[in-house]
Amino acid sequence: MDMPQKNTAGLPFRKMHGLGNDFVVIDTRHAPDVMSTKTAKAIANRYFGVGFDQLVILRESTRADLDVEFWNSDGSRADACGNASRCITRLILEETGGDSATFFTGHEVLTGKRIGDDLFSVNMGQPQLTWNQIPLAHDVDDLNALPIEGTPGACGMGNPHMVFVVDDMDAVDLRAVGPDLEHHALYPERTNVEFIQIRARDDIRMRVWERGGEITLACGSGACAAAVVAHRKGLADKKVKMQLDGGWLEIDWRDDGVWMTGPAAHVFDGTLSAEFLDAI
Ligand SMILES: N[C@H](CCC[C@H](N)C(=O)O)C(=O)O
Repeated sequence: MDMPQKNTAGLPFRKMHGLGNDFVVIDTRHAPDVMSTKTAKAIANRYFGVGFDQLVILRESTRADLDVEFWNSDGSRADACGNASRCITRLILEETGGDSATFFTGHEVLTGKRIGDDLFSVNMGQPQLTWNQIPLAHDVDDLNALPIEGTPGACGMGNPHMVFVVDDMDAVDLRAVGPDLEHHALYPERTNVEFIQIRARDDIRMRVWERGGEITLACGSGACAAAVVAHRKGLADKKVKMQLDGGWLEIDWRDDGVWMTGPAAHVFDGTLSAEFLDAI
């Protein structure tokens, strides 16, 4: 008879954040790989677990410095996370002492660099701008004017986004509108939802409702998608500064991809106890 394995060692993790978008990072090169939807949800619980906006699993890679996996707090998976990508860049550069870091997100290999003490840039790759890559449920006339009240734009950054341009951010009740938009029928895999207010061609305010979570202080992939949509709508330059609830990012859509620059920080190192893991 198979006896359940008792976890005696506990599971080390590192807490990090980028603009207050917070992450639990588990390095499976040095810890057992116990991840499942159930485990992710238990660790996500801010009262009984640790709490995170995304869980980041690091693995040995054959194509980059690391393979990474992102999990949302509802236990679903995401193929991109911009703020965590800067944190991963930081971890890799601290480990290798090199100038640039590469990691495979399940979607593509991304490259990151250190720009200042706590400041990192990641090339998030080219946006997905066809309906089936985002993905949408069917083709639409114009990706920048979806047939949804408020005519949002659609863009993929490895994960799906729906971007509304509004005149007054304070008039948006994100908590009221977020869940229905996340589950809109046009997005078969659900979507992250961003609202932006254009203050100048290079200055944008943004708030986000994240797929599989809720309102977060910042969303790096969302900021990239929002900058792309704003530019394609003819409202903004290719290089913009974005103010999110948690702080500022710079987004620069260049020939080789959408570069996102902003801070990445360590918070603390901890261990999930064997008792906690066994109780999941
Ligand atoms: N916080 C992340 C986005 C997580 C995306 C996730 N909510 C999804 O696509 O399901 C970021 O900085 O890009």
